[in-house]
Amino acid sequence: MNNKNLHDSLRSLNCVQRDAVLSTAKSLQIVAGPGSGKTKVVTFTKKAANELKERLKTVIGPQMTHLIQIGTFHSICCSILRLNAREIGMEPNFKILEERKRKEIIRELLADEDLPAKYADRQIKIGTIISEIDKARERGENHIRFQNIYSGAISPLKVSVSIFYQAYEEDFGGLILRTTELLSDNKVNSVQSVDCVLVDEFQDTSSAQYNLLKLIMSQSAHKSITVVGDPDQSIYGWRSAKNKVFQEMQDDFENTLTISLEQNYRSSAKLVESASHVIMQDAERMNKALYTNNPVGIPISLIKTADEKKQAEYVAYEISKVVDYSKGLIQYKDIAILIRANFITHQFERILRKHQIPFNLKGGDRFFNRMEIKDMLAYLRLAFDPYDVNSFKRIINIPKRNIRQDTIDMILSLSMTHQMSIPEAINLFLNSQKRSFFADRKEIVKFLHLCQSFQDKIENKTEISDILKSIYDDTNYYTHLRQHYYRDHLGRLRNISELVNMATSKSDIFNDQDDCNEEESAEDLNYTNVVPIDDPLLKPVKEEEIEIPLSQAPKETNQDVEKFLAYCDDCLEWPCVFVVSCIDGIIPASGGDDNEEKRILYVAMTRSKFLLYCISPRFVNEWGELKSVNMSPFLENMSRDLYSTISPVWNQELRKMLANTIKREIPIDDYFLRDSKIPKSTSSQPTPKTTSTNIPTATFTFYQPYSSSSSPKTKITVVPTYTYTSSARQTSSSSFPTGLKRSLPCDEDSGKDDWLKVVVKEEPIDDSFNL
Ligand SMILES: Nc1ncnc2c1ncn2[C@@H]1O[C@H](COP(=O)(O)OP(=O)(O)OP(=O)(O)O)[C@@H](O)[C@H]1O
Repeated sequence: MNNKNLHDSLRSLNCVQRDAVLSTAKSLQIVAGPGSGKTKVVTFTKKAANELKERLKTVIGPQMTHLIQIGTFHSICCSILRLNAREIGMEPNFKILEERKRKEIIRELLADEDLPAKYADRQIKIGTIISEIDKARERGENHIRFQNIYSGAISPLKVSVSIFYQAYEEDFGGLILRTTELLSDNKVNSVQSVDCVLVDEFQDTSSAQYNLLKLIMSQSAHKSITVVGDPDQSIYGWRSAKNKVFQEMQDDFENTLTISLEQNYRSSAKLVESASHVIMQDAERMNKALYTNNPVGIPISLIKTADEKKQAEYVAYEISKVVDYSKGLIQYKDIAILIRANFITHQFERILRKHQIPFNLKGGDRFFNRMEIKDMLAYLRLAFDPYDVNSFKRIINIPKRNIRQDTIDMILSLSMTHQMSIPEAINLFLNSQKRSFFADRKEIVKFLHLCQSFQDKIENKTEISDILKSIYDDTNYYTHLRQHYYRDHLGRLRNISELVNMATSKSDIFNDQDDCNEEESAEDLNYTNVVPIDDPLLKPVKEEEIEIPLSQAPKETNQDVEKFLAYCDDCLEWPCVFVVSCIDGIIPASGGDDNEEKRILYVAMTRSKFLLYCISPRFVNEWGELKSVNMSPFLENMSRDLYSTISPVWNQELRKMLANTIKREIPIDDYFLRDSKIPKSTSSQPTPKTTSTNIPTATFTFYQPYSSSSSPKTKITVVPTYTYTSSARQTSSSSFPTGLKRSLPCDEDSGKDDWLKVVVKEEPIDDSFNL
């Protein structure tokens, strides 16, 4: 970075940010609240490092420069290990196991008779073992430590896991531990030359990663460490990240200097205050302030709707209103709907599509593209249409039945040759087999009975929702989910429950499903963002930061997290945010860590720059039954001036404040009539008339260029309730395009000359949406 660039960049920082960037402390913590410029400061440092890299290349050559590393913990560990693999008995070209491969290995281990049978509980699920191993790794426990800790454990699970952990090979999660092992033996000096370490998103550091950092730092006295993060945004508890890591660092590293970035540049003051109301409830919280010099803003909208469908409809209604009334300040791409649980997205997909509101769904598949939904519907389809070959192919081995491919092929071929339904073909196949006990016979017969029982239900006119429930129960689908998708099996379960809800409410499942195949271009930026609230939203680690070749990178590590990251753009702040389903059971999630749940809501709320809606339905559907729910307790007891229970009321004042907060140009107040000067007495249009009560009226053309929903030219009748010579009296209008009632005060100047100047202003109105 040349001096001028450096100077210019430094000038864009505030004093505290500048202190942070220029600090020479050996151990430095930059603790920064949301929207306080943390990314800006880090980017500054990263940019500096990258530019430094470029300059160094010309001075010390590319080879030496190569020693400067920027990457994730995993990618850096991977390169250290590749360089020194043999020191710890690994091959330098070691492979990192994909999720599928990990499962295969555990499956083999489960079948391995050589493992001590008395320990290895063969009933234990593969997903559970993998999850336990991952958790142990995040805590920094290798298999020896794990065994020591749990040697006297009563839990058969822990004992079994320790056996498998020992026998298990390397994978993505093992990289950190293996690197720690390598460095603790002092066999290699790959990190001795490292002078400075910078850690971003420090609150997400797992115990294993923190131990590694300490080890790196202990290797020489001249090293310095800078960490940047926000303990209030620590939401990775499930992988052993702790918000207390900041305190731990202060204890471990002498003279740690802490610089706090407390000024929020993102949001309005009301928004910062209402989010603070939530985070202050976190009992584990490290005390720190957050303030803003941004405009005061408006209260957040705490809206209660009758149910989840109404919630989605309300959001769609408000989105149209915001886009319309902000007069170009807010477009679809500036709006985000933050959704905590995957199964809730469905309502939004449906309703947004119905209202022709474009949207991008981030962080997961569309509802009908989800595996469990496709499985359920394939069973249903096959029951409706026994000739449906594709559905048969999909579910014949889901849940796993070990039916061989050649058997499946044979059934399909019989069905095709004899133009038979699948059940008929199965029957023919069973009868045509000479050997009465071929390997998969029992399973095929069971499958046939299942299909027939679902078909019978259809013939008996059983409700679709009940058939779906039978499919779920009779196929033992829960066990299948738990076994193969342990980490998110509950979420998937809720998706199935949502499917049952839809069937109960008689929505047209199949039509919806067809709709979902419409591909929407992710490149078109002008889309509403539908984003999961969970961790992925907040951590935009980019794919390119992971230096491991993609073919070697685990496909399903951290599942949704990685999936989201692949689609994530850099935008983690929006002028308008809807946090939906703010109900007890979702935020906080049942069984979640209460303090962490508060942080999740806090992070979601602080994504908004200006408009924030926290919406909670009063009733939700579970397995087709209505259940009463409460608003998230975290939103309760908020100071009355911080929230409103109605939608924001639009007027030019609001637009000005919005524009100032999001740093965009204030739109012209188009409600000033184009021909705002109306001749006082003229026979030409508009024509003031005198009514029987002596109130003059005028009719003129009113132009709304920003409006997308109404025709651009609309006739409006203004009935002033004053005579020409008086000023600033209330007027009223009829036939206003949106159908909303408005008051039309007359401009102060109106009576001063021969011209009547009418200013149309929006005033508080009764919201026409029926919540
Ligand atoms: N000194 C500054 N002057 C003006 N704007 C700033 C300054 N620092 C940051 N901003 C702006 O504030 C907004 C938030 O900054 P940034 O994204 O860096 O915050 P953050 O601390 O990373 O937030 P979070 O932790 O919530 O993701 C950005 O739009 C950024 O451009």
